[in-house]
Amino acid sequence: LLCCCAAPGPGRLLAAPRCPRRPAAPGPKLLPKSRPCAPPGPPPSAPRPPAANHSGAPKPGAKRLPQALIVGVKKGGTRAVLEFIRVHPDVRALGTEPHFFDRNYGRGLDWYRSLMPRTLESQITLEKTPSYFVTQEAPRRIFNMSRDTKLIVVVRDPVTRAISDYTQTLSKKPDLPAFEGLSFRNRSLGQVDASWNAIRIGLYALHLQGWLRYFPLAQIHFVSGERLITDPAGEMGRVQDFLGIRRLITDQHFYFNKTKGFPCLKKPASSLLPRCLGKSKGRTHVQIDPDVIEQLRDFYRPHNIKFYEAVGRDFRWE
Ligand SMILES: Nc1ncnc2c1ncn2[C@@H]1O[C@H](COP(=O)(O)OS(=O)(=O)O)[C@@H](OP(=O)(O)O)[C@H]1O
Repeated sequence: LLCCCAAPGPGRLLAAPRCPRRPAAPGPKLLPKSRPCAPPGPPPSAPRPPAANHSGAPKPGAKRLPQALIVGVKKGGTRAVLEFIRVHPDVRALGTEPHFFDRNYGRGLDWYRSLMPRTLESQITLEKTPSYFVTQEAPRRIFNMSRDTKLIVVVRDPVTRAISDYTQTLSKKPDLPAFEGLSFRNRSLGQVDASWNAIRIGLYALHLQGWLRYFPLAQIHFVSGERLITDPAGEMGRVQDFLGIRRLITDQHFYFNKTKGFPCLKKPASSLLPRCLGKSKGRTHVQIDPDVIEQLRDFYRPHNIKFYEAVGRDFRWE
């Protein structure tokens, strides 16, 4: 037995047996729970047997389909949640976005599984692809993989989210028209262009309806993108509860990096890896006309209220 009994410090934690899975504890449910309505597809085939490593010894664990997914939202803080949760010894995550349930579905579940990290039976396999949340076919496809899949959605004030999204696109396409122009069909009449993706993604209540046709609300966990920045340990505590794993990621794992302006993971002594997210996370946003921001707030208000009622949590996006 190589393991020691010391309390785990920050950084990658010591592997330990997982506590029994608890059902998630969502807030009050203001929408009826809708039970899955589509018949499940063929059961996913068995995990791959261990492969051999360089020395010929079998690698531990097997590649398995994910039991949990971070399905959205784009620019919500999904990378932060993934990087924070993968510190947990009971979680193994794919570092890249496989886009299986939107762009790559035709490649099949065996292809999807082959991308996954190897896990022990006690570990949860996780991946994140933020575009799933707004992909119409994604809930049905995920349900067909497994009706037990746990879903995590990181949500953020839709106005800030849209500006963040636009700022990212502008960094790749500098000749993009102004945000103010793209946001409206008719600005003087206050008609917002909800067909523009940057606006449409923020209609959370609308997208959620598609998920509730297949998954009960208790199987979907919402992370506040704002609180993830001000209280990462608190939000990650709830994520761990939802996943049914021990609360090992605590405030001891984070520090506020003044240069970055965001919380970062504390480095374990043995690691040289930077533990803040990369430059594309936490960009300075493009300045937007305050009147436009006000118009967008008015536009989103009723949608936000619907969303708060649906999930039983007020995210206070005002
Ligand atoms: N700890 C920490 N460090 C850096 N950034 C953080 C962190 N927590 C949340 N965020 C916010 O995450 C926003 C990017 O969201 P995503 O990772 O979901 O973006 S993406 O959809 O994968 O492109 C990113 O958005 P922008 O600030 O607009 O760049 C951040 O505000």
